[in-house]
Amino acid sequence: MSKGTTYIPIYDFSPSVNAGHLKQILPLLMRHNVAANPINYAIWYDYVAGGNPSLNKAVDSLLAENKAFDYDNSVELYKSHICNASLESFEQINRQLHKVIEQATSAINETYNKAEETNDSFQKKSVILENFSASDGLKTILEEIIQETKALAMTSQAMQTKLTEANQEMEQLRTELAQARQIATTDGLTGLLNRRAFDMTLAEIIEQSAPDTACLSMLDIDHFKRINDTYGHTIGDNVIKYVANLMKKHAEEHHHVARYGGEELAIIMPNTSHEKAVEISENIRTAMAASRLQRKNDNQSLGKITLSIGVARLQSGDNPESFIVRADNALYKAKQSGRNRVIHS
Ligand SMILES: Nc1nc2c(ncn2[C@@H]2O[C@H](COP(=O)(O)OP(=O)(O)OP(=O)(O)O)[C@@H](O)[C@H]2O)c(=O)[nH]1
Repeated sequence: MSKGTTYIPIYDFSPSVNAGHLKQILPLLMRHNVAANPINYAIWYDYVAGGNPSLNKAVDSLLAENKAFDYDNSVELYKSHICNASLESFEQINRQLHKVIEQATSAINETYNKAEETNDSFQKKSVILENFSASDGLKTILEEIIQETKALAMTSQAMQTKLTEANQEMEQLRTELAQARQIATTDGLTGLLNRRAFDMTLAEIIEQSAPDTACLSMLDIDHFKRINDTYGHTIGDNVIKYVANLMKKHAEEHHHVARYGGEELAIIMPNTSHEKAVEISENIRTAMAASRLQRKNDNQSLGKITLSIGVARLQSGDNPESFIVRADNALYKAKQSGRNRVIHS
């Protein structure tokens, strides 16, 4: 299991509502022959609670197709519609907070500028009044006005200080939000985009790109199971990290390098010709084939480790699924035709 950040869904229904859900869930589990384990319970809990339409749709379509609620299907439902749903609400909260911060910051700046202007104007007026010569009665009145003006100037200055502090707190909040977002979209092992961020980025790029102007490269480490079996999981993890760094090094600044899952990695390449995408993929492949990784503690060589890569270009009418399928098919062909190669479709 990779060590990634997990998101705990929030359940804040009252005990009586929960009891009502329980009464509905158990018969459903029995009717559809679903194992009463915690994952399935969470799925069917959300199903009867009805607040997660995408999950209900996915469950209904499994039922319509008479598909079994086996472990794999359940985990997939849980990952896609429960963990990710809470990530989506996190994203939404994050976006709203950003908006609030932007508005508050601009209000603070505006007030700060006004306070500064007022302060300047008070200072100037104080000087004018101090130098003004007049009769005794008038002088007393003017002195009072001078005192009041000075007091106002001080209040205005104190307000400026408070606004500066508030602005600093806003900046801090903004930084913390950016960090939280970074954690939510980053793969813990490699530091690349995680699967969720990959899905979101790919959908965005497809929407913004014309056919033939973007490419997707899917990459898989060859015989990776053998590496794990021979050298252990920790070395396996280090090999994944090495490949991730290689990809970052060869990809261009505007490309999005992601861990698609396990030992499968990907690069989304907007504004990139097919030739360039193939060239970058070839460079990664040859660099890996030329690398000679060694175990740290005894310098034992891990032997030649190679990569298979499938490249697809964006076509008109593509959606994320069709785009991924084409790149994945090319990757599959690279595996089938001997591995350690780049195949493009
Ligand atoms: N160390 C480590 N291993 C992982 C991770 N994720 C998946 N794996 C392992 O990656 C291996 C993938 O093996 P397979 O899909 O059978 O393929 P392969 O051995 O790479 O062979 P080909 O892809 O056919 O070349 C499995 O043994 C998984 O347990 C991970 O995060 N770390």
